[in-house]
Amino acid sequence: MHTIKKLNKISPVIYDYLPKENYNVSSHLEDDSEGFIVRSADCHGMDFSENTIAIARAGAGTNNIPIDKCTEKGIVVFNTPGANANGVKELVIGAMIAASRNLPEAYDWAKTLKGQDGVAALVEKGKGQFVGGEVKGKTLGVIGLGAIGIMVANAASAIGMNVIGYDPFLSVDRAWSISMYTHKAEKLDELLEKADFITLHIPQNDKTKGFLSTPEFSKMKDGVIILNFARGGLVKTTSLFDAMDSGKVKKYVTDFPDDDMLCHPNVLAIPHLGASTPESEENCAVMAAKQMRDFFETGTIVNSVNMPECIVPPSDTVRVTIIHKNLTNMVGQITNTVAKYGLNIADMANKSRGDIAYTVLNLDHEISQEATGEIAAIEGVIKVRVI
Ligand SMILES: NC(=O)c1ccc[n+]([C@@H]2O[C@H](COP(=O)([O-])OP(=O)(O)OC[C@H]3O[C@@H](n4cnc5c(N)ncnc54)[C@H](O)[C@@H]3O)[C@@H](O)[C@H]2O)c1
Ligand SMILES: O=C(O)[C@H](O)COP(=O)(O)O
Repeated sequence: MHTIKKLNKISPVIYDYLPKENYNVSSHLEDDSEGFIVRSADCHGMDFSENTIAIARAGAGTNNIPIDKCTEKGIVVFNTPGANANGVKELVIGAMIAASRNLPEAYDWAKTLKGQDGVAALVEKGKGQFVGGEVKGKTLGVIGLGAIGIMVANAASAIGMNVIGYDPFLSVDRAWSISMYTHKAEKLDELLEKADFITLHIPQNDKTKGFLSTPEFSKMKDGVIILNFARGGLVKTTSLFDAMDSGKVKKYVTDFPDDDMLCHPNVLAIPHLGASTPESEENCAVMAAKQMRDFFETGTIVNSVNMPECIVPPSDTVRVTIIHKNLTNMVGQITNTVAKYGLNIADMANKSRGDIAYTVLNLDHEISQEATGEIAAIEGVIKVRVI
């Protein structure tokens, strides 16, 4: 029986993919579970036990998971790329229009008319204060052309916006999906200087923290509207406040408000709802559960953020999976050890990613604990598992 601890509320659809006969999936398990399924719960303080082999992030961002620590311990971290992208895209487009048309302020004002005489007439008299521009013909700058950024760019083109995208790491696969109407900026400055709206769709990591700060704000058009449905730390708060107070930034729409922002009149605060739709939650849960099950049962790794991709078909033979450092002669030492115990390798795979590598051996016969212990003792071997 495999144990998988849920660290957040996850769509119950996971039970369809992790059947109860083989998987104990619950939020009440101990922290030495073999797997964890998580959304945004902060895992940085967790000390993972030797038993833990995988963490699945049912979502895109993995900045809540200590990736380096997991890699050192041979724990495979998965995410679910693209599974919630449509949910975010729809909210970004909706929020952009809501901000441009002053809808939040207008909603609040309309409620103040409750109980007054002649509401219809008061509405007509007061509506002028909320006039806001249409987005058609305006320029949207999309920073990060990944699963979400591309969908936002394409949807914005479809409603008549000019779109400028910036992503120096754009993958070839992704590039195929970008509408021909998206102009690709070679430099961030070009986007900052031309955009009426700027939307962020990049991960938060050591390189992107404070991605928008004073130098970037200073290059933007006066009255720009910024949308942040990526992560709060991408925008330097003190610089943002200066830019809002000077009128440079007309509105900041964020899915990641902090205490200071809640009372600022230019901030439209949303409580991290980008992926909170039944559809996105289900898509993420299904993908996370399938990836976890595949890894538990066959050793296949897809959509990992810290380990190489390795797709191995199910097999009737004994399978040994080894996560190890990507060093010279690791495979030689492993196969020599297997040969020393008189075992024949029927098939094998070896994949690497940066400093880390993954070897999968199909053996003709059972492997003893002594033999796996000897493989585990090879310098550079991190985790050995027999399936
Ligand atoms: N609000 C929400 O509920 C919600 C939901 C999903 C994702 N997110 C956030 O949005 C982020 C993006 O999600 P995604 O699914 O599009 O991820 P993704 O991995 O598909 O796309 C990220 C893109 O950012 C690009 N990028 C990385 N560094 C960059 C840089 N310095 N400059 C420009 N581009 C850069 C990458 O090349 C990639 O194309 C996630 O990391 C997560 O933090 C938020
Ligand atoms: O990175 C993500 O996928 C989003 O921020 C969604 O987070 P959530 O699963 O906690 O809603």
